[in-house]
Amino acid sequence: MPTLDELLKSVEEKSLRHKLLDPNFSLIQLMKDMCQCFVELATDSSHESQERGVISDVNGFGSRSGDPESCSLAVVPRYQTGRDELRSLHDSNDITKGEEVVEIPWVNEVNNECPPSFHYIPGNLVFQNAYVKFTLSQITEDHCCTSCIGNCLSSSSPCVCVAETLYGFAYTADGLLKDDFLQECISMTRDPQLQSISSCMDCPLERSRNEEMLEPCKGHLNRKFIKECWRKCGCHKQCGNRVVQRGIRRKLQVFFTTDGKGWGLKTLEKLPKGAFVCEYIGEILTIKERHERTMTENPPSVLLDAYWNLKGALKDEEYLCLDASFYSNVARFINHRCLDANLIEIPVKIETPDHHYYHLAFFTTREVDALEELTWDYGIDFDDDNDQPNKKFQCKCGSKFCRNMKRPSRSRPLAR
Ligand SMILES: C[S@@+](CC[C@H](N)C(=O)[O-])C[C@H]1O[C@@H](n2cnc3c(N)ncnc32)[C@H](O)[C@@H]1O
Repeated sequence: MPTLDELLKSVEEKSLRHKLLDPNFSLIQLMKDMCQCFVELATDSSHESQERGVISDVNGFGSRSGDPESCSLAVVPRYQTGRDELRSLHDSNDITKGEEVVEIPWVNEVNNECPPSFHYIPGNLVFQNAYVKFTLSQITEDHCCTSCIGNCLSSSSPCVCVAETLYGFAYTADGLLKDDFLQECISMTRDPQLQSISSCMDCPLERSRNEEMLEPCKGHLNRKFIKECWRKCGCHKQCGNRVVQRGIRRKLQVFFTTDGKGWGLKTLEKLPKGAFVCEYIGEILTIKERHERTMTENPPSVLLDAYWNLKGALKDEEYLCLDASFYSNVARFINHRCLDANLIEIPVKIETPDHHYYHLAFFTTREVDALEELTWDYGIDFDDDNDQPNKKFQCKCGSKFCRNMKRPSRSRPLAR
């Protein structure tokens, strides 16, 4: 057997016989050179970055800067979400993301804006300190109709829940608000002569201003409220005295307004007078928490103040409001209209007999045509500089009763 050296020598001589080569040429050197090149190529950073750059570019995130870090997957530059990509993140078929029984689409035929981002929730959630307690033991026989069967509205005499509404039945068999009940709610809200306003002894709004000399309470509107039957009642789930708790059933659409109000909410179907549309949903905050947020966030909040006068001074954690800035439902898109809005908010007690927590439900004040924008009167006092800063906007409601245009004819001089 020839040795490896003999073999290599023989091959080199054959090669030298026919080709012109470096006299120092050797196969062993050739093989060593190949190994050397391989090691150099394998450790050459610029070569490495080019290889990875090609892979990255396929995905559109690549960098050819030569900086090894810049082409690592961990440091891919943050993908800049463009309008089209953002649009695809929002489901334009259903802004509720499946949280409601019905789908609620959104459209923007005015510009490229997408709806603001927020967490869609179909029911209120306590942020932190608000005292909202639902316990079965707290709901006594005075607060629910345990002996009822079937539909409370078919009974000749009002059940315990219906009686608590202080008006007899609030709903018709079709699930609409009874006309006289609705009319009274509208008058009590719109007509200063009929408004019942009470002041609290120790108004949390004044206290939250942290001023040395507190002003007296500006007063809070006493409202009529609805008491719905609930789970401790004996009636059927389809009882006619359960409307708001069934959630949104109407065909609605979030749309970008053409008159400079930003996003709005419209109905896609004709709505009869007294129809439930949706609740105002948000985080339940105490007034103290709201004040802390207002200093930084400016949230659009609604006070749950209809009963603040009722039991004398409440504890801090019982003075509540709803903040729709971060968690809310479609009600966050309902724009303001002075006085003659087509929606009215009515307090509804469902699962707790406590007056400090209740639901705020929107009902139509009149028949509303399909494609009409839905509006409610925020109750802003445009003349009061101390009114909530988030409510300060140049009103474009278009109503002939607009309080922002026709000063000083204000009809709802309430702190809200
Ligand atoms: C609860 S949000 C309603 C939805 C809002 N348009 C949006 O784009 O998200 C309240 C804000 O809408 C605007 N807005 C509501 N009603 C308005 C009106 N009548 N005139 C002008 N702006 C209005 C104001 O900017 C107000 O602060």
